Amino acid sequence: KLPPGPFNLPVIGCLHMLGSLPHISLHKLSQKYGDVMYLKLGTRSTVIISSGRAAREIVKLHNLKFASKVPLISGKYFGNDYSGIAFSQYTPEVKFYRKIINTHLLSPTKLKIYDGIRHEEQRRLARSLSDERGNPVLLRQKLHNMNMNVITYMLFGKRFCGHYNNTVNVDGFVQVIVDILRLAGVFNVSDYIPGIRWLDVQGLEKQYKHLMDRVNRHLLSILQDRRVNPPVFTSEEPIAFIDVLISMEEKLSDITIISLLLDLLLGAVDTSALLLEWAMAELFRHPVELSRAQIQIDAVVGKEKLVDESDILKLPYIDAIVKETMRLRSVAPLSLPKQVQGGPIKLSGYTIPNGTTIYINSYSIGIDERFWKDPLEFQPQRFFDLPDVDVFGHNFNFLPFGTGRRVCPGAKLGFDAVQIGLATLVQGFDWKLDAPGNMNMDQTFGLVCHKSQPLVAIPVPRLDSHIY
Ligand code: HEM
Repeated sequence: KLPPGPFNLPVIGCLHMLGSLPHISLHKLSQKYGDVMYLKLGTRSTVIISSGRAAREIVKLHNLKFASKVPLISGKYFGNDYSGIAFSQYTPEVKFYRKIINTHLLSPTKLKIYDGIRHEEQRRLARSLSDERGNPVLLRQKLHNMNMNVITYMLFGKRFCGHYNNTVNVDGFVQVIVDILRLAGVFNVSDYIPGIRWLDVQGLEKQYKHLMDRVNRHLLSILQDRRVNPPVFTSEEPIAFIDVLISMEEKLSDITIISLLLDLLLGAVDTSALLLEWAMAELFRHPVELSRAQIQIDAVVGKEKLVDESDILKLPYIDAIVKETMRLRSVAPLSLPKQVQGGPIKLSGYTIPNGTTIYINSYSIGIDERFWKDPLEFQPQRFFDLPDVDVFGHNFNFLPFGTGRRVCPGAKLGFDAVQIGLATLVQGFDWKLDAPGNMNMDQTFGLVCHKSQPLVAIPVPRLDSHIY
């Protein structure tokens, strides 16, 4: 017994219904057909999960059978033949790679070691905005650079973006990362109608290949250079993650090493920057919330120093604004699809056959009115009444970082980056809009959904200049 769903056309199934914002189209369909909905995307049997209850059921009862990603064509390129983690099935190797990352890069102890670099990047951001006082600033670019520098320092022991005022990023590397994420989010018709793959009707494979040639060349040359010129380890400098990977080279091929590095760059650079941009856009539309947040920061931190990570626990308003932004502006609403493996599963009374593609729509879950009151309103205070709702995949009514075995390994780093970034922008500056009026909140779909019109705003420093 399959779950209910819309009528499937021959060959294309329901592909034509996805439109330019598939998470919203699928949400609308789920309101008609239910939280567990069956449809065909091309020839691919697909189930869409649109409620926390059903997400909980699949993770609690079928964690292992629901842990593999669908081997998409984009993943073949961007994952170098599925040799990293983000695009791969759930194999013992992937389990091992996740463990290496969790232990040697993203454990609480390791993250603590990088406090200093995060703080320095936050300061650089504040200083560069203060230098540009009174001028319109393209916020997204600065936020990308900040995130890029933090993650490249953790991965390679050096910052990639040297000057915040310089509009050219090193080798356009940020742009390549962003382009990969945009392309990885495009539904490639050949994944769903394999018979026409040779035509590459959307011209996607050509673009995947072009981007990956660049990325692989770049990462491989960093890796080779690192081998030829190994760093001198000192007690002050933390060991970069690339050196940890090199030290495991009997177990990790070069291709695996660069694929893991790429997975981490893809995960870290765009997500937090775009969330922060959405959060600022929401605050510009809700100036009362902005001034409440400012009042709280002034009361807790004062104006004699820049807010730092140790203050964040005392700033529940910032915490609530970030969560509310993640709920309403889910940046990775469908993430990469999973595939049932190891036999059929029972879900909500239906039988889902082995091999079925599964999407959890975290956008639907975030605006489910059975759990969220006035779900389309931006109301950060709602989180004061929901102290147990965390973001890390344990509360199934709120899954901004996914859930289960493939939950985002960088969730803590990403969440903290958005919190401290937001607190800095709110404490450090009053903001004017370059083009006042109704803010355009249109979004563009991708693996990471972003604001279609980048936010341009004018920072007006609120603190004495020596503080920045
Ligand atoms: C606010 C920022 C972030 C958001 C919203 C976010 C969101 C997500 C989501 C929704 C997934 C898919 C989970 C699933 O399939 O169930 C994911 C996976 C992943 N994320 Fe993040 N992420 C963020 C930050 C980061 C950071 C900072 C890193 C790395 C340092 C990272 C690395 C990854 C990786 C490697 C995966 C793939 C995991 C796997 O396939 O096993 N993410 N992320």
